[in-house]
Amino acid sequence: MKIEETALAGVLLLTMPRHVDPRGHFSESWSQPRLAAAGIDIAFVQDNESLSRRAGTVRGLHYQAPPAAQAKLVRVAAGVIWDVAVDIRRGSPSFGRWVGAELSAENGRQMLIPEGFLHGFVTRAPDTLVLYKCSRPYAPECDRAVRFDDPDLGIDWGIAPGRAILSDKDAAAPTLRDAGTPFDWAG
Ligand SMILES: Cc1cn([C@H]2C[C@H](O)[C@@H](COP(=O)(O)OP(=O)(O)O[C@H]3O[C@H](C)C(=O)[C@H](O)[C@H]3O)O2)c(=O)[nH]c1=O
Repeated sequence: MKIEETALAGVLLLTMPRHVDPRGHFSESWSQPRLAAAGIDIAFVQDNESLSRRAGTVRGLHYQAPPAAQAKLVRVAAGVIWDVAVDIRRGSPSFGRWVGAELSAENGRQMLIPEGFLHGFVTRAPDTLVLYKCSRPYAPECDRAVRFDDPDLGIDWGIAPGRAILSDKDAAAPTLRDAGTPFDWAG
């Protein structure tokens, strides 16, 4: 397993070994013992999948507030995304900073996003299927959103903001400045 650090401590890019043969490939897309052996010991409890029909679909920026805060492990089963995580832990040296990476069915890269971070992605291909593990179950009462084009965050999505395909919820999301954050940096 390849582990790449990012500019945000705790946000990692993981690539699992692929066994390629003339039929295609096989990969253990997730192994709790393999991750634990690498010091990544997160008990995931829920698998999510989202299918986005059109390129340019933006889902996010989302998080669940405590006591339902989620760590996530994101991968792409079909298509391509630009995956983004934003540190929103009050007092963190990287508060308000973001990292992005291209995850695709082709490159097999996964992004590990700890609690205390916003998560969002934009699809770069039609019919993109995103699969991700969550460390706590869905809690609608704790579900929060921050606008993807928040000027204070300055995220480069690679698309013109006006061309993003958004849910009504995401189109109406507040800025981080207006929404605030429930997370404090643990140091
Ligand atoms: C997240 C979630 C949603 N739902 C239901 C609620 C709605 O009826 C429907 C669509 O939900 P939503 O529009 O919030 O889905 P996305 O916009 O893809 O949200 C996700 O996108 C970003 C990228 C994330 O990281 C979050 O996991 C998640 O917020 O699924 C559930 O039943 N369980 C769930 O865990």
